[in-house]
Amino acid sequence: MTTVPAEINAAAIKKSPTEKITPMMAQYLGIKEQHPDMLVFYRMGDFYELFHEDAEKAARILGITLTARGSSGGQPIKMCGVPFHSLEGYLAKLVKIGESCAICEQIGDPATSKGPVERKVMRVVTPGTLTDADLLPEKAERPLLAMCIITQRKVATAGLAWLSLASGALRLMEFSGDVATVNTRMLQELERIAPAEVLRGDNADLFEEALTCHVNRVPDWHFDVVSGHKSLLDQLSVATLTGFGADNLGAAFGAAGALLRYAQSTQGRGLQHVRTLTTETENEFIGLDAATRRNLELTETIRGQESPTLFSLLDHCRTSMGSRLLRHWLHHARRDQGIARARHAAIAALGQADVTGALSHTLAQVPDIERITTRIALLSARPRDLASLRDGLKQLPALRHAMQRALADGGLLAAIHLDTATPEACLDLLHRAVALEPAAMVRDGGVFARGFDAELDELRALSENAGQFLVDLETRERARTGIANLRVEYNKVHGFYIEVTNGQATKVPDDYRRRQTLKNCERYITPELKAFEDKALSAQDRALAREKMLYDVLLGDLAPYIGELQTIARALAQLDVLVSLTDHALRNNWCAPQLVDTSCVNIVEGRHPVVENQIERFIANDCRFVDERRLLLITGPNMGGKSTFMRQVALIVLLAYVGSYVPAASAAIGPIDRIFTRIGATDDLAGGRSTFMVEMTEAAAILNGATANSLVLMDEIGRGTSTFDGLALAWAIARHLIDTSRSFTLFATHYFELTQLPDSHPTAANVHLSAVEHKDSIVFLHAVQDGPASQSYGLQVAQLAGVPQPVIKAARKHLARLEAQALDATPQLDLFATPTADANDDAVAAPAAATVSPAMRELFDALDDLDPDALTPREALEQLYQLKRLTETAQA
Ligand SMILES: Nc1ncnc2c1ncn2[C@@H]1O[C@H](COP(=O)(O)OP(=O)(O)OP(=O)(O)O)[C@@H](O)[C@H]1O
Repeated sequence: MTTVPAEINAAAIKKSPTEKITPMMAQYLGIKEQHPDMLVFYRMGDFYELFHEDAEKAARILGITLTARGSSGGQPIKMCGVPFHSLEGYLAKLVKIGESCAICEQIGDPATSKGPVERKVMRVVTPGTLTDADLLPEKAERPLLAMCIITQRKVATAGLAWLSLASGALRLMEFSGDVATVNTRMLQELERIAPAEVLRGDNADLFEEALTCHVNRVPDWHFDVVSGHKSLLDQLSVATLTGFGADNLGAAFGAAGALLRYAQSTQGRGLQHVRTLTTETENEFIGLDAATRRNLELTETIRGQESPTLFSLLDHCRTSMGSRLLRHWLHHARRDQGIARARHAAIAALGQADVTGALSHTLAQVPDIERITTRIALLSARPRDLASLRDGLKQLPALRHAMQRALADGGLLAAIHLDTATPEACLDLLHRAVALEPAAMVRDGGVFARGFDAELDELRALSENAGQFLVDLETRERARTGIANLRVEYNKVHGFYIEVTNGQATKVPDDYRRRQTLKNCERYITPELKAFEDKALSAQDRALAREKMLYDVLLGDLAPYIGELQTIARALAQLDVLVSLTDHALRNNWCAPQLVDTSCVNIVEGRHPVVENQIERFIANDCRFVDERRLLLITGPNMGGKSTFMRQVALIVLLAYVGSYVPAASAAIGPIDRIFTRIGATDDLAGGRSTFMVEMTEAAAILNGATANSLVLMDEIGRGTSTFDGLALAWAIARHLIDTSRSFTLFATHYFELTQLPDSHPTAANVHLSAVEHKDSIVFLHAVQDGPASQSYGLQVAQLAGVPQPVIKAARKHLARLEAQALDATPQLDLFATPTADANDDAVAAPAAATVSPAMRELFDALDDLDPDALTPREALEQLYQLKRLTETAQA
């Protein structure tokens, strides 16, 4: 929180000695000086006003009217404003596009203030430090990340610290290497973490152009390693970080220090809900680079839409906590098979016990306990947060009861069962304190339940009993004065009064004092009514003030339960995801994958999880990789299903490690460290890279990073350049993957020449997607079969796509010509023939470099000389024997 020190006001005034600045403007300028990079919302009565450049910017972004008032330095002061009750909507719009805002409230009492009312910045809203329900997406995190790179003798160490303020999850990571490697890795980690806001040192030499989120520069000394380490110890109230596996970090401490300092300053208070730390290690997760996350459409389609994606398909979660956790799991599959196995076992148990319906039903009544807990910790929880927390906690016994049938000894469900015990003391406090349906805001009153606070009840009784008192008074006064139509009334401006019509004025007693004269009547007050008014009105005010005070105390009293509530929230989120995955597995006939120690991927009757839900009849396909079968060359017509098949294999492998069941009849999967994909061709115009450049950059990352435990998907590599260059590159890349990386690779290609690779490289095999021609058209069978495809059906597919007939005809003619030329130049026979020299000899193994032997030439000449129409049957038979001999010589 920022108060405006008097000296800053004075400084602002001193700045322009010749110019008169109003005291209020001086106050504003002082506040603005402390928040130069933010839009300052300055509270004036029922409005928040913005001035000068802030006003111009906000008016433009929010589409509100820009006005001008008074003058400052001879120029009119530009300003615009928003009503206080609609602030949240405007803030949401601003933070969505990366703006930060400082909300400055009136904290002084206007009645007693000399000069402008005292004001303070009570809240700073930045894209990465949101905790308000209105500003946050329900199903996604918006982390704040700080990065720090320390370079010593050409070795760079990158430290990352990131915090989801809304949940309190704090994570650290550190990695080192040469500068280029560290930068590449950093980009990958940023893709994975997807921060909403990044903090970096003022002078740090970090790439910024690659960041799409809001970047904040803070002084370099905020990243000091020693003080960062101390901040962490203080934050977590521990003497050592050994228990968090964070003993020997350096740069990450620096990042954590800057992160905590910034997060605290935006909240204006300590972060009492940040109580634990996770240190992520380099090899903890199955590596997915940015391209792979996109290509597999995990949480966003390639076109950037929210569905259909793996997440949109699987998210049957009934709580936002569950949805957020599922999203996290999909992006953070662990290499540790034990974790996935525990989830598989939990899904099996939930399915067998047939309890998903009951659990879903109850989970639907659970609110976002995780975020409510955070708001309790930050003292920003609203009354209705507390009421829904109370109602949500009441569901715990029902959830535990339903889980009971699925509990085995130990295991994940048992742990969840243990963690979801009702926090009795906390629930009791909420029950006693919070009204059944409290008002939205504390300032409206009516937040506390009856019986919670005797003084509040008394004050409420005073104002509530007013009605009866007034009825009694009216009866008494009518009797005393004999004025039958006398009325006792109340309005906000004039308070209580007795109204007498003009015709009865003579009957008014002496103790009546005139309060107001209207056209047809007079309004009076009596000493008795005045005394009552003072009591009733002050009782109402005092009741409101008491509720405010009690609310602050209540939030303080709930603080000790934060840890317990966080544990419950985490357990509920896990339960919700597991129920959601079980539900999907049951409804779609998915199976439990086997995670094994031997190096293999053996999927029987696999399906694509998303596509199988979009079409009527999906053809299931097997995929078998073992030590001696590591690269599958996939050929087949366009639209045949190559990409679908490749993606489905990757998704099944990923799902198995996420801990989900998979769309297959069975699946056995060995250790996997990374999944790489090189699919589709997109220009990166913004990044200044052509289609081919993107393709080769992605290929380079794969060739440099893939290991024998990696799964690699290569779709039509090389098609972005000329045929021969493309073919040569595709061929060399495939060979590298077979010989050097030894990864499990699905390699789809339209270069039929590559289908001879298995002849020279036994760990490669051909498979193809089949199709049959029907009249002039083509029917795709979508079945993966052994061996290479016989043809590509490109023209038939073009015809299907509606390319005009004359174009198809012309293409057909041209194709015939090309094929004839190709046969003349490099007989097709040779392309597919077994190489005659050492298979590893590049010159021979490369298809484009094939040569024709003299014996072959003799064979072709003999064939050329033949005129079948001129031969008698006997001569034909002789020629046949002759050709057979020539063939044998050629093969020898
Ligand atoms: N196994 C399958 N069963 C049923 N339909 C399928 C199957 N696989 C793919 N399809 C259907 O075929 C369409 C084309 O599939 P896909 O994009 O995988 O073909 P492709 O061979 O990669 O084509 P291209 O070479 O043109 O990229 C899909 O959109 C889907 O509707």
